[in-house]
Amino acid sequence: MAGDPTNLKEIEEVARQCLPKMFYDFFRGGAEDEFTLRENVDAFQRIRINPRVLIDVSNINMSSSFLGFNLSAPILVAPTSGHKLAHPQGEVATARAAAACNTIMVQSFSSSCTIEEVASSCNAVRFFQLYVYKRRDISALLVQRAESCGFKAIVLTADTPRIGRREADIKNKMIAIKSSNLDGLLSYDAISARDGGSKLETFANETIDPSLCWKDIGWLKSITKLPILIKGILSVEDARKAVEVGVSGIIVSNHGARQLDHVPATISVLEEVVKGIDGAVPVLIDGGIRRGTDVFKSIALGAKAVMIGRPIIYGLAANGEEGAIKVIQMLKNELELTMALAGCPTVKDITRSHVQTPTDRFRSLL
Ligand SMILES: Cc1cc2nc3c(=O)[nH]c(=O)nc-3n(C[C@H](O)[C@H](O)[C@H](O)COP(=O)(O)O)c2cc1C
Ligand SMILES: CC(C)CC(=O)C(=O)O
Repeated sequence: MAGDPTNLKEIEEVARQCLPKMFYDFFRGGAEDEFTLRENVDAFQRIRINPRVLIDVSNINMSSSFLGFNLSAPILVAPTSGHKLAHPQGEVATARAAAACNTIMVQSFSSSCTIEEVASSCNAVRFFQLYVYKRRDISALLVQRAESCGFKAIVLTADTPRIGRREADIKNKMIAIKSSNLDGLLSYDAISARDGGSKLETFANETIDPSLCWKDIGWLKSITKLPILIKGILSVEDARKAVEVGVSGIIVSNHGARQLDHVPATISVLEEVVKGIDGAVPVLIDGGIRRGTDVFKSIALGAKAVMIGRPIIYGLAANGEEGAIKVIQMLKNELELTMALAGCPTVKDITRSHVQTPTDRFRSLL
C-alpha cells in the first residue's frame, strides 16, 4: 500500500489521496459542527488502561463469538453505504476481506453491490442492515432476499428517521448513492435531475419512513425468522424497550456521528446501557474505534464486540480487498499486543477493573 501505513490514521491519509473530494468528504464527514465526530475518538482517549503484570501471556487468544457465530477477534464490519465509491469491487471486496479475517460483515441496505452478489462472493457469516422505507414492500422484499441468500441476522437502524445535516455533502452537492438492491424497484431519475444541495439527503428523506416506531418491530418479526438487532441505541430507556420487544442484540451507536450532533460519544454511554439491561442480550458498540486499545476498552466496559465503519472504507479505497484486510489485521495485531501488555490472555480475561473512566477518577476524589 502506498506510503506503507503503520496505523489506521495513516491508511485514512492514503485513502484521502486516492478519493475524489466529494466521496472522501462523504465518508469522513459528520453532522453539523462535528462535535460528536471528534468526541467519538476523544472519549476513548480519556479512558486509562490498568495493566496487570506477571501473568502468563505467551499465548493470546482473541477468539470470540456473537449470537453463536465464531469470530477470530471481537471486531465486526459495520454497515456503510456505497462501497463502489471507494473501490470498483465495492462490497464484494469488503465481504471477502471480512471472510478472510474470520469475522462478520454487516451489509448496508444502501450497498452498491446487490445482496445476491455479496452472498455469492464468499462463504462467510453475513448480517443485513435494514432501513425501513415508506414503501414497506421494498424493505420487506430486501429482508426476504437477504434471508433467502443466507444472511444470519437483520440489523435495524433506528437512528435515521431523517438524514443528519452533513454540510460537506450539501456544499459538494453529493450524488444519491445508487444501490443496486433497488434496481427495478425505485428510480433515481427525478432526484438526479434536481439542482442544489445533497442529493443523497433528498433521496434518503424521500424514501426512509420517519413514522417507524417500536410497534413496527412486530411487523419486522412477522416478515422474518432471523434474529433482529437494533442499531442506534444511546440510552438505557431505549435499550430496555429493545429488550422488551424481543430483539436479540443491541448496537450502541450514534451512526458515526453523522445523524444528531452533540449526542454523547458511544463509549461514554456503553457501560450504563449494558448495566441497564442486566445482560439480557449482547451489546455491540461502534463509533471512533481506531486502535486495539479502543477495542480493549470497549470489551472492558461491557461490549461483546465492536464494529468499525470508516476505517474499512479507507482500506478499500487505498487497496481494495487487501486494504480492508490490512485494516482488520492492524486492529487485531494492536488488540493482541494490548491484551499481552495488560495481562489478559483471553477476551474473557478483560474485566471492568482493567480500565479507569473519567467517572472513576471523579469518584476517587470524593
Ligand atoms: C460513509 C458511511 C456510510 C454509512 N452508511 C450506513 C448505512 O448505510 N447504514 C447504517 O446503519 N449505518 C451506516 N453508517 C454508520 C456505520 O454503520 C457506523 O455506525 C459508523 O460508521 C461507526 O463509526 P466509525 O465510522 O467511527 O467506525 C455509515 C457510516 C459512514 C461513515
Ligand atoms: C443512504 C444514507 C442514509 C446512508 C447512511 O446511512 C450514511 O451515509 O450514513
